[in-house]
Amino acid sequence: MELFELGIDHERNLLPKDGIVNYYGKLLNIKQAEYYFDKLLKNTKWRHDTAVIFGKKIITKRKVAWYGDKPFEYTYSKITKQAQSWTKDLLELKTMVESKTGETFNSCLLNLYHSGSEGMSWHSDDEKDLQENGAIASLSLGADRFFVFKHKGTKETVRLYLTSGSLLVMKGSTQAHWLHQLPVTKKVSTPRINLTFRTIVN
Ligand SMILES: O=C(O)CCC(=O)C(=O)O
Ligand SMILES: [Fe+2]
Repeated sequence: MELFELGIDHERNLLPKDGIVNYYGKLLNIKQAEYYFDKLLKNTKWRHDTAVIFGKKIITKRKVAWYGDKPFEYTYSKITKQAQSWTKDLLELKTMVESKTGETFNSCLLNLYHSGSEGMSWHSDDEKDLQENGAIASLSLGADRFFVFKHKGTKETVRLYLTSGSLLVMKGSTQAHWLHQLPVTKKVSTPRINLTFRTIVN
């Protein structure tokens, strides 16, 4: 564990109200994070993400992949995707995330941001296929990036810095009351992979 990680209290709620966000700091050390980053970059079936916005189908620069216990169908941004079965690397990471958080997950969405010019705009992970108020665990690998929450009512924001190997958990009523985004930035030119472990209920 690195010195600056010693002060991290993963039981502290980073949101002032209406949800729970816990930051665990580094789940993986730098060597492990590099190892899994390289393996996932190479071995994942990456596809450009598609979304329907104002009735138009758009293709994002960001790439995604979807894995799970079963070939779950999962709909978000009005497009239905089918989960692929777990790889050895993903199962190892899932086990580490589960034992750290005490939660269980049956699926994982992976996002690949090739550089800081790619991000994800304001949204909540509140699709009907997801367990309501279920925990979502977010593991980051590669470039360090800011991550921001915005309250749907008051518009107050909470900004975090997600470093390589770090683990963040969103739970309780977070998705009902808060949006989140990964802002684009000119300061980052290297890639980042994010894994969000989730529970699908169909
Ligand atoms: O890349 C991230 O840190 C967040 C990704 C995200 O919010 C999502 O996949 O729903
Ligand atoms: Fe999200």
